[in-house]
Amino acid sequence: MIEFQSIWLQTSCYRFTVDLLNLKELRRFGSLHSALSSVLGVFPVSCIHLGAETCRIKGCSIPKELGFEVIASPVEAQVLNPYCELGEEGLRQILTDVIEEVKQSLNQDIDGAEILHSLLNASWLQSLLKVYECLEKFLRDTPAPLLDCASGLSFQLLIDIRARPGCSEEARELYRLLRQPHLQALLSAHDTVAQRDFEPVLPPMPDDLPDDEEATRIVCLVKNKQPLGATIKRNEITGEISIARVIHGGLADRSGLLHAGDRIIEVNGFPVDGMEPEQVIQVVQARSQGTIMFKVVPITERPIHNQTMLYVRALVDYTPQQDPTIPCADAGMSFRKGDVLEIVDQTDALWWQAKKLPSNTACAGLIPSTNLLKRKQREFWWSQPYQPQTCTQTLSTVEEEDMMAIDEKCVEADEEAFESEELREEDDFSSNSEGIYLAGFRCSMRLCRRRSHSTTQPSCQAFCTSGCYSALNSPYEEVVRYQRHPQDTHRLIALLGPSGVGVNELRRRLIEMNPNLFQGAVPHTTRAPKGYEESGREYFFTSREIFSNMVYNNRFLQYGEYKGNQYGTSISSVKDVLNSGKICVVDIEPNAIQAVRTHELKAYIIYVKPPPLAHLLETRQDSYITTNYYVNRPFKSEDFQEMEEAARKMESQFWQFFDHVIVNDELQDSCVQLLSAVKKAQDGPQWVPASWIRPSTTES
Ligand SMILES: Nc1ncnc2c1ncn2[C@@H]1O[C@H](COP(=O)(O)OP(=O)(O)OP(=O)(O)O)[C@@H](O)[C@H]1O
Repeated sequence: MIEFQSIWLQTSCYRFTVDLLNLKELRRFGSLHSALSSVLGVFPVSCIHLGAETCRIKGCSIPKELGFEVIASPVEAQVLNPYCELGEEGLRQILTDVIEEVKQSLNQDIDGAEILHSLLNASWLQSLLKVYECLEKFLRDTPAPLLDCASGLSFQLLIDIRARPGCSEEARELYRLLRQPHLQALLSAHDTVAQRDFEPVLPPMPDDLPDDEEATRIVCLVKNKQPLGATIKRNEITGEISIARVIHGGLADRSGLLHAGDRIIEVNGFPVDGMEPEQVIQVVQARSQGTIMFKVVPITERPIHNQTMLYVRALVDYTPQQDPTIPCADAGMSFRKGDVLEIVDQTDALWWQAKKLPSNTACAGLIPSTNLLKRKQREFWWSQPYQPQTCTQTLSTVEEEDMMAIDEKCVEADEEAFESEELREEDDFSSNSEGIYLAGFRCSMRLCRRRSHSTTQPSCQAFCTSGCYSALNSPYEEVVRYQRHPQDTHRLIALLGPSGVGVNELRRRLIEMNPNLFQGAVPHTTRAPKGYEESGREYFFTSREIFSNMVYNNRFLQYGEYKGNQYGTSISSVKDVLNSGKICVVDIEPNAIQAVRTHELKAYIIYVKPPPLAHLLETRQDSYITTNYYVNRPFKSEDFQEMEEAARKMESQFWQFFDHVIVNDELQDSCVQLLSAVKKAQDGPQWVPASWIRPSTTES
């Protein structure tokens, strides 16, 4: 189907609009601007605007092959106001032109182009320009109000219409319109402007002010549904009430009249000295509408804080309503693991102010500072029953024990059929599909882990040290916005999910889709090569000594033992793929998360989540699972339950590290989602740990 679009051409004194046929065709000729300029070169085209109107240009024959044509021929060149070259919509047209230009820069990796584009595209900016243009127009026309009490007139009209029996449909519609609160508010605003009634009416100054009275300030805030956005505290010795903090972007903050440290003397005429803070709040809340009047003694020296913008990823969950220590639960902000927070105020050592991104609210919320959260975690940790006191226990080992438990159950269930369907040695980890060597398949440790990651394995400790990222260490991770430069190596794509969910299937399909772009990492093994295998293609065949040495030197992302042989994915084989210009796709176990989240690999972690049980039963009817002992046996309902249980555990411990989540329901859909996630990972801007971009900062 042909899409119709139109274009305005803005010259210094004429404006044309051209209907385009199939805009995509036109794009072949580069930018819209240059294509049209070349066609309509006779006119100095200064501005092009995509709009919805039709247009006609006479006598301009545009070659058909350009993909667009002029619909009709009568001349409709409109002479614009010579005093205002840009026309009434001039600014908006310039903006549209600039947006179009900036859009071209989006793919050219120009720093800040994306931010600029979203800023220029913001609907508020468009509205603001409309307002500006209206104001400009009226400034020239200098309009004067016809009457200064439009509200009164409207009110009178309402009464009259109501009083008339059997009035017309038009009158009833007018009645409905005039009763709209927005229209009434508009008329009221009109009257305020017409009457030039701009100043707030302040209460008169008392005559009998003593000479030594402290300088006070009367602050009137108009109350709406928003909270005041300030917390108060009481000095236990003097009984004085003062403002403890002003919430960034809240009502008090936006007024610019109340500040932390200001002493409150009166609220709505009530002296508050000696009151409990709760009583003061009651006085404030007693008046649900209208103005609240504060009499305050302003703080003499307001501390100057140079706030630096800080963005963090939350590595823990927080709910203010469950925190008895928060100064004001209503001012608190809850967050979940993985949320990105913009810290807007760190002046208080214990309570920061933050916004959750993406944020459409101006008002920040209170969150515990890093130090406070660590303290809370320590207290919580000490209050728990005894556990071995290494942080490796908190995540890595516990997680592995859980996984072990799942597998033990699996073995019990399968024991009967064990002999007949035993997993053969040949069914190990690599595969060759239509000449494409998918190195790394089944080498993902997903089989190995069941046997090899026992707690007795000595070298496992090496992993735990690098993987010691317990939330106890750092509840927040500083992040920065990062966009990969086209010349940089690709980000590693790491897939992760509970056993059987389809991680390998998705990885295999992705690589097969475009083996010139996607590749797995060639694993190392200590087993002997088979006749057809080549070192460096299916595996790097290596001796036990070298393998142990690599383990000792932390050279593996993950490794394990299977049928007496060692298998491992080395960091260098991942880097080899990345350095060759391809996108390396690996599947990992949770204990390798920290090993891939590095400045060098910049892993983008995609979590493959099982769909609900009913969908699993439906979609996996013809699928087969490979367990420790069986190759390709049909799924049983226990497999699905174990998968769900494993998924729950994985999510509760590692959700904060997932950059993207794919629910593997329909395989085809999941593949499409995976492809677009990978594209986003390589080309789109993302929040990444600050330590990746500023390697001097210690990685947490
Ligand atoms: N969305 C899906 N719909 C139907 N079958 C699927 C889907 N995703 C995967 N499968 C099938 O499920 C089976 C298990 O998938 P796969 O081997 O990829 O799991 P895995 O997550 O790698 O688990 P493990 O590491 O334990 O092998 C395979 O037969 C695969 O074809």
